[in-house]
Amino acid sequence: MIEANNLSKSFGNQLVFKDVNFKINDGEFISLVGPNGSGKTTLVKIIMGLEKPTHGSIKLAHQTIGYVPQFRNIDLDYPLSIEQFIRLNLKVTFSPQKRQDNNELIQDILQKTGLTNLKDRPLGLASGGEKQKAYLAQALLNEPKILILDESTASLDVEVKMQLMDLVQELNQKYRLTVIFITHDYDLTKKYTKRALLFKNKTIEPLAVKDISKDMFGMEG
Ligand SMILES: Nc1ncnc2c1ncn2[C@@H]1O[C@H](COP(=O)(O)OP(=O)(O)OP(=O)(O)O)[C@@H](O)[C@H]1O
Repeated sequence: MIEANNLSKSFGNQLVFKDVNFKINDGEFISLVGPNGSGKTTLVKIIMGLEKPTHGSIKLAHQTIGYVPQFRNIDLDYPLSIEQFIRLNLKVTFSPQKRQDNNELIQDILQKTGLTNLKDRPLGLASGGEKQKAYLAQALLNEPKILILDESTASLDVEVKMQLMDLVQELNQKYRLTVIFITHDYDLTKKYTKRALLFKNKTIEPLAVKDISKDMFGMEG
């Protein structure tokens, strides 16, 4: 479980959020919604230990976190295949047993993410959805308990977005992976998550997704 107690964060004299309290349960699929600049990425950085709270605390058991970034374009002549790209997150080892274990882990993750038949494709020539699956596969390599999707579907077309989200939903359900989905997408929030943390007016409010409306995704004004 992730638990925020009276959590506040400022950068200099700019307050991002103040006195926030919420819980995220193990195995939950939760979205973080709110306007640009409302603090979603900042909260995720605090959860990942990359930023410190200004006041209050965030509690979480010691567990591995996987992070899937927003789609980035990759040059056509990027030199690595999909499998080689995923392997970048592996520790280099010269132990035959560990190499064998790593190979099994990679094959398992390729299979879970539907990339087995595409593993030798140069990443630069992969489609947007395939690239995003490769990022997901790389994030799964350390067998995380928490997966953070940082607007990972933003520049994909609708059908490909759904495929990626279906895959994440399957991982969430089969392996009880906690999924934290930062998004500006109303439809995906409604379809895939049951609860949201709404970032608004320098606070963060837990909400049932049925109470979410489109205007909550708007620009900070
Ligand atoms: N390292 C930093 N130093 C100073 N200000 C920062 C820093 N990181 C974030 N901020 C500011 O904190 C506020 C919250 O930013 P954050 O990136 O968390 O918002 P967000 O909700 O993720 O936005 P978006 O939806 O646009 O990605 C913004 O005003 C941003 O400029």
